[in-house]
Amino acid sequence: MSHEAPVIGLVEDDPIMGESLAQRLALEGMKVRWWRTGREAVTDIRRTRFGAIVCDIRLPDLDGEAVFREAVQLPQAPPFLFVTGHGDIDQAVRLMRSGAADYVTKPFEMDDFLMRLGDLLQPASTADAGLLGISPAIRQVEALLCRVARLSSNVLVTGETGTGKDVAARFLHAQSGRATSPFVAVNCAAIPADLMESELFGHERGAFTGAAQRHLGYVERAGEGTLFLDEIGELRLDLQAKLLRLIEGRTFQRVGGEREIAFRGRIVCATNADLAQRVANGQFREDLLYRINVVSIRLPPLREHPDDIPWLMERFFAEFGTRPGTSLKGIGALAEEAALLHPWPGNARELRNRMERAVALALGPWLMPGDLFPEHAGESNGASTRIGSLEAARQDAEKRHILRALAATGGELSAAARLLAVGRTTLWEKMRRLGLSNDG
Ligand SMILES: Nc1ncnc2c1ncn2[C@@H]1O[C@H](COP(=O)(O)OP(=O)(O)OP(=O)(O)O)[C@@H](O)[C@H]1O
Repeated sequence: MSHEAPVIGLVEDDPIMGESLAQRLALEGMKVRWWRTGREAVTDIRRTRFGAIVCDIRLPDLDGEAVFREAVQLPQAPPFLFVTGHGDIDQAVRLMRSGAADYVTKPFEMDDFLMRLGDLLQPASTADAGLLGISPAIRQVEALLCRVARLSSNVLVTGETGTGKDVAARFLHAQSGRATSPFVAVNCAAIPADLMESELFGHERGAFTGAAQRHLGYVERAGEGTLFLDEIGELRLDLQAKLLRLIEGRTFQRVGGEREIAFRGRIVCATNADLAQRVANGQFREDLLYRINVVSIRLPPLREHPDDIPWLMERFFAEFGTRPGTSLKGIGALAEEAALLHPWPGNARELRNRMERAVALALGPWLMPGDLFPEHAGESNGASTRIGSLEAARQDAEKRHILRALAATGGELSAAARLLAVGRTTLWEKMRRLGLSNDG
């Protein structure tokens, strides 16, 4: 990690407020880039890497929300700390639901502000926690991934299609000591069988007709990083034998080469197939299964953790809802309800695809059930046939809102309680009652 002072972007049109924040941040040893307008900020955020952005909501041109929505589209979007007036709290809460890191309300204590900003500048390992979801089931998966990340053991990620196995493997890599080395993903089902060996292990010049140059395979390109073998169940039996040798001997040969080359990377495999069944059918080597399956992590299907549906919707809305030409304000409550009733056979991928299409085609200001499920448009709403009690609906809504607050505060109970405007004990009690605490 770099030890240079972090660069903080400050979006503030008030000269007095801007001057005092800029001076104080500089005194604390940070570099500050100060913009008076949203447009200047957006242009600069695209060009430079910032440790965090401190952003006023009311600006003379674009408002802070527009700046944020532009920034979250960048591959390494900086965390946003919003500075709001009392009248903007609803908007600040909505922004946090869309992934903003924190907000302070004017007038604020400078020490409190600096503490919150300091939290955002922590190394990625802690700041990234909570990336996969907010439900207890996914937090458990995440905790396991974080624990395993520190080891070198081979990991097998299992789960139905679209559950996020690739996302989980990247998360594991990012949390590991290998994060600065490559993450090399190979889809074993997508590469033609006759090319697979040379794609995996590389080849020497002249190894076969057409091999005009030496070619480095995925295994070699992974270096000391992570080699992610997706859909491992599709690997041909002869290549399974070669992979076994790679794992056991930690060496490999390029096709047509004589030299043994050392392998220092880590192997993570993924499958949505039942590998034990494939072993029984003679399609998968049992010894290889034992080797790749030292630690096995199952990603649950989305229907088993519906608490993540609204969270994922917000995430995808932040990704797609801000493209030029869309004037959507947000996700309507009915769309959220309809999504909660859908079984999601394609899991997070289906949700992402539906959100992308819905955002592109929606006509109104709020995303509606018909935008998400056009195939059901005109049918009577499934929700009306399954009406639960008012109390159950209230509890559901309360539970989802608490989970969002906890996600927004990285699981920090006191901060979540502040956000929800209840006492810490009240929040704790509610979490126990709603089955959200581990010891409840
Ligand atoms: N936790 C998540 N947060 C955000 N996006 C997610 C999450 N999980 C999955 N996705 C998105 O859903 C899509 C499918 O995810 P991914 O490719 O990781 O699934 P998979 O289980 O590897 O699928 P397959 O079995 O088909 O290979 C991707 O576009 C991914 O970005």
